[in-house]
Amino acid sequence: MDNPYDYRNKIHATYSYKNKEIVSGFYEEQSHRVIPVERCLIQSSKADEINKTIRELMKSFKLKAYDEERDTGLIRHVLVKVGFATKEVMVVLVTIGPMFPSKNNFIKALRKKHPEITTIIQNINSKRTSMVLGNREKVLYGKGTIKDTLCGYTFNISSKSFYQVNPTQTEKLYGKAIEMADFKGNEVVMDAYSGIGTIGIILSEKVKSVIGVELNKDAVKDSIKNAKLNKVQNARFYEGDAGEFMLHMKEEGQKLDVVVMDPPRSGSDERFLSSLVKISPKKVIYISCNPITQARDIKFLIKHGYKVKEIQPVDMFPHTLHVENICLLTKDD
Ligand SMILES: C[S@@+](CC[C@H](N)C(=O)[O-])C[C@H]1O[C@@H](n2cnc3c(N)ncnc32)[C@H](O)[C@@H]1O
Repeated sequence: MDNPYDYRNKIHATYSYKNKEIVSGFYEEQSHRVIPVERCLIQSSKADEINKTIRELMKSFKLKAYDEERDTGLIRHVLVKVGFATKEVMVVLVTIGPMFPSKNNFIKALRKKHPEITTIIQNINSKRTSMVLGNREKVLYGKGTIKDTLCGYTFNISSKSFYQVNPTQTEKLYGKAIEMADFKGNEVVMDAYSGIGTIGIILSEKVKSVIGVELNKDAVKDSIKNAKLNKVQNARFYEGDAGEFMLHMKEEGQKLDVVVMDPPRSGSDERFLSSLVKISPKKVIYISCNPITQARDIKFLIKHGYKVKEIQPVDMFPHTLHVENICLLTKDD
């Protein structure tokens, strides 16, 4: 990455106390102790400024941060998402319950200090859990989603949907994946683990049709909206487990020419991979943020007749241990 700073567009801060002062930051590794962070150089500076304001406002509105040991307080986490191209900003206030004293005045004061915030959501997470977001949400201001653009297409992003955290490098990642696929125009392509539909929508102009599958229902709704928003008519997105969906496709005798798969860190599973090898697409583009599970899955594909043709790591997470990796696998007739 040319300028490997300020790149993260999704910033999650946990709220707690240190020396009786409200702090926000990250959990210490393998623990729930919060390390206060005022500025993190790899994430959008806008989010650090917003968190500073929220800490100050909490003090003046006498709102408490959550105390995990005593199970008391109000604000557990704040999630900020920034559309780098559109400059739209989403703030998600994660609270322990639905009550939010002085909510309207708090929101007003936050927006006054940060007019760049385009939507504010209250997410309710009452469980004793490491998960940041709970199931219930109330939109307190704006539309409840933000937009961003990637490779000339516009995408709606909701609070719970996955969206790549480094948009600058994502354009390079998708560009390289599309180059590796070397589409001729008549392919039926599967976008497996499709998130909000970014990959499928961006490559749709180069192929006959796209079938996307994604487990998170909010992300699927976003992808359907995103296809419409970009006037893409040859891409369909379905909600479901990718493995089950693939098995179903195999049983129905459906054909696929290319599979682009981008599973979570845990990788894919045998149900998906064994159905894939039976459907037998000529090309598989496997994008992964975890080379360990990717290598495991690639071994399975090699065992079933695929060959690795090209591998290209992408610097998606500078200054961290993580790397994104694209692998092109092909199968001869
Ligand atoms: C690394 S993200 C990739 C999303 C998208 N391709 C992109 O580039 O933004 C992985 C996605 O897989 C979804 N997912 C996780 N488990 C799944 C499953 N079993 N079946 C389908 N989708 C799943 C997640 O919700 C997430 O949206």
